[in-house]
Amino acid sequence: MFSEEGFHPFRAYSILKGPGALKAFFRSLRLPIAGFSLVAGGVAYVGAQVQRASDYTKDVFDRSFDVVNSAWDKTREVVNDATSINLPEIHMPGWMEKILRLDEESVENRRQLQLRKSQEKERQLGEKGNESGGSGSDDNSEGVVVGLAGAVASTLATDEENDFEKLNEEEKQKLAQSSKDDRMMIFTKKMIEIRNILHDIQDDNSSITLPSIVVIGSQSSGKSSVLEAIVGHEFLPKGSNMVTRRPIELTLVHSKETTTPYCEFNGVQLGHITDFTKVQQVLTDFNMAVPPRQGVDDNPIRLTICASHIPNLSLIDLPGYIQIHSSDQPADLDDKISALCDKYIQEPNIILAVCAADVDLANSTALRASRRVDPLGLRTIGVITKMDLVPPEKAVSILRNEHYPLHYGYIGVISKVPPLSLWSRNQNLTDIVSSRERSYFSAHPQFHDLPILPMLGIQNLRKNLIHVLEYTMSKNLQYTADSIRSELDDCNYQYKVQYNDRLLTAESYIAENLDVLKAAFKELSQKFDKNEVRALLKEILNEKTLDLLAERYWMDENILNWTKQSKATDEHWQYKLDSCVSLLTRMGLGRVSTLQVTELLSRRIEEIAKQSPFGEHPGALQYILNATQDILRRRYHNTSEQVENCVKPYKFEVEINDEEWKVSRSEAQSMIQKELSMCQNAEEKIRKALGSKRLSQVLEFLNSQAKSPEPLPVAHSAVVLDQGRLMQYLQMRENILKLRLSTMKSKTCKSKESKYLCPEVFLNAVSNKLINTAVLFINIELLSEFYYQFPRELDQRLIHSLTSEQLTSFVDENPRLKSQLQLQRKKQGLELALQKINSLVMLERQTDNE
Ligand SMILES: Nc1nc2c(ncn2[C@@H]2O[C@H](COP(=O)(O)OP(=O)(O)OP(=O)(O)O)[C@@H](O)[C@H]2O)c(=O)[nH]1
Repeated sequence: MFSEEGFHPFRAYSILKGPGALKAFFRSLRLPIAGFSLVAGGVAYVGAQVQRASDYTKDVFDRSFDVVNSAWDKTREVVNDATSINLPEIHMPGWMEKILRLDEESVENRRQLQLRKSQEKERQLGEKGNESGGSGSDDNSEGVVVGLAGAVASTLATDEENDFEKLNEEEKQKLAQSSKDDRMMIFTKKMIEIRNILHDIQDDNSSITLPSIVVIGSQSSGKSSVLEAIVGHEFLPKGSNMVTRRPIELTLVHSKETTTPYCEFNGVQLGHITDFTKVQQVLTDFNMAVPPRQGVDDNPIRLTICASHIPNLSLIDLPGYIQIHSSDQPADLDDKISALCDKYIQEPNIILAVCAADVDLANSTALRASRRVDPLGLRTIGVITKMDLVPPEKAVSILRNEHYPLHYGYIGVISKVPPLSLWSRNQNLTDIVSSRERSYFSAHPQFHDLPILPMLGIQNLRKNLIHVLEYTMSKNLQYTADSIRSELDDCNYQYKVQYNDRLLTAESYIAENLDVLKAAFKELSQKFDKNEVRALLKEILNEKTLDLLAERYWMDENILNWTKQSKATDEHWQYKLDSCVSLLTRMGLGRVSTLQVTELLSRRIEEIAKQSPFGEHPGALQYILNATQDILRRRYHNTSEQVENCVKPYKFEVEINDEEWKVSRSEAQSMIQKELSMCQNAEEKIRKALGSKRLSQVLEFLNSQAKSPEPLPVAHSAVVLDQGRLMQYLQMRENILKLRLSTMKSKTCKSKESKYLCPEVFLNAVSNKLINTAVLFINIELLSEFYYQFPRELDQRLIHSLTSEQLTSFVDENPRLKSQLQLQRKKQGLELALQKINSLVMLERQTDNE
């Protein structure tokens, strides 16, 4: 289907050249004047037909004019050579215009036109049957015109049946061509899809490359202008300060349904951008982010443009070869750019070597680079820009280049984007550039030579690129399919060995881990119940009670003789206890207890989350902790207020029954016993640190110092003396605690009536009342709610609400998971690419068999 011989990039020209038999006719008959009469007759006939012709026949009429013009030229040549008659140079007005316009029609338009014609033809055939119908039918103008052109070449054979047969044959050829064009378009689109799939999954080990067109050229040679003229929009970075610093991999997608063209930066979450000025800005920002001292960066920017007016193409714009260095550029910038271009111009890529017409081709860096990797010029297309800047004769001679012959030849363009004052951004730049090219080329007869025509203009370049890319892709089809298959085999093997073919997705991985976390959370909720909260609050209130006792009682000088001398009604001690109760009940238990419980719960959740597989994912861990904090924060005020409101009555009165007194008495003893043990432990530490002997000396010194009216000579260091003073304090505290302990155990503290003599017991009883109330509300308002909401909040945050970037960054946090998912993605991508390319291979085989 895409055999090399079958491909001719300049099809339009071949249509125009069709009646080559004219030459034979005139040469053999040597009847040039008669020949011209026939042609003129033909024109008259065509004119008559055209009057009745519909729109599309006008197109055919234009072509006939071209044939006639060419016949007239030939006639003039022969007559002027052979006779003394000097025939004038007459051309149908604007014939050049017509040829170029004809050449510019998109494949699409032409196909539709041809399809309409063939449908029309079939309808007529049906109507006429075998009748040798008149060629003068209104709807049959094109057939008549083409037939007439043929008739001119074959001594005006007017047999209508022959004309009809011929018409039929041409229609068939056109239809075949049109369906071939269709196939080609789908083929390229599919190949570009495959290329994008592979691009997304390829790593350093991948060796599959699908052909792209790589644009190289010197700085300011016109690369960007050519690309923009092909795309039809101005979107590339502009400026004198080497603005292309990274490769721009451009995928053009032809999409009939797309009414508003849009761009998408692959791998960057910017969505569909319809404003090409914004695209230009983003590209400029990306490029300028490469510091001048670095020069260029190999990391490509990938941009896809989707529109109904663009062909399916895959193009790569590269930094231009340096002409003039600026002071802030690295000394090895030339080498860096060369290396970057060399990396891209390798097989199977097609090289678009852009050279300005006003620079000698012998000095073209682009051609030199392409010759290094493609010495026979088999995959290089030469583009000569700035054709308007050299005299037309010189421009034409550059296109006919014989010094650097290229298989696909050279195409000359005038791709300069006109100033915005002459057009609007809504217009198609390709049309504007082509129209300016047309005016220029038609104004200079040097370009009117028929073989030169297909070598001119951005439209011809565009068509050639489409065909060359299609051809190159199809040539590499089987090889590409084999490479994909082989890479998939490797990938499958690796996946089996490393992951036992177990399929995983980031979502399923999160869901599995969430189950593990939820199980641990359930266990925690069973453990972290009212008892745990009670124990926590007991500890807090014991601390508070001990502080109050120390501050209000144990520092009191009367403490040692207190219970012996005092009565239960002694006002001094009554006031002390009442103030302690007041401080305890007004300590802000709602806030303190809720805060302590929420902090402890957060710590426990953090522990279980860290022990779960989420421990390897700092990001996910943070989501879990945030979920915890958010729920607790939402519950905090309610809980704290409820607790505070419910302990309010204790601020005014605390009633204790006998049983509560009994329990408190025992608990208070334990509390004081614990304090006593701590005190004794601290003494033991000092004793160990100083040694018993030294300690006695220090204590003796401190005692005698306290008694002596004169300061004694200091015999110990300040640290040792501090330790001695601490020891004195602890011993005093020990004595008090022992005394209080024995009082609590004695009859004095047996009943609740002696509460003023046993403040430790009463304060403990008050704490218990406060704790019970707080625990009740903390359990209802905080714990139950938290235990209900937390698993749901996790589902919401980790399963339902993660964006794809969050999922990706989640996966990236775990190197093992990341490499498994990468391999899996590669495997799936290769499977899809193989499936697509296999169907293309089959399609090609079928087409070849037809
Ligand atoms: N007269 C004329 N000027 C052109 C033509 N093509 C491009 N130019 C001008 O040449 C200059 C450079 O063109 P660009 O398209 O920016 O060249 P480039 O190769 O992309 O430049 P760098 O990105 O700097 O390497 C611009 O001022 C263009 O307007 C042309 O066909 N004719």
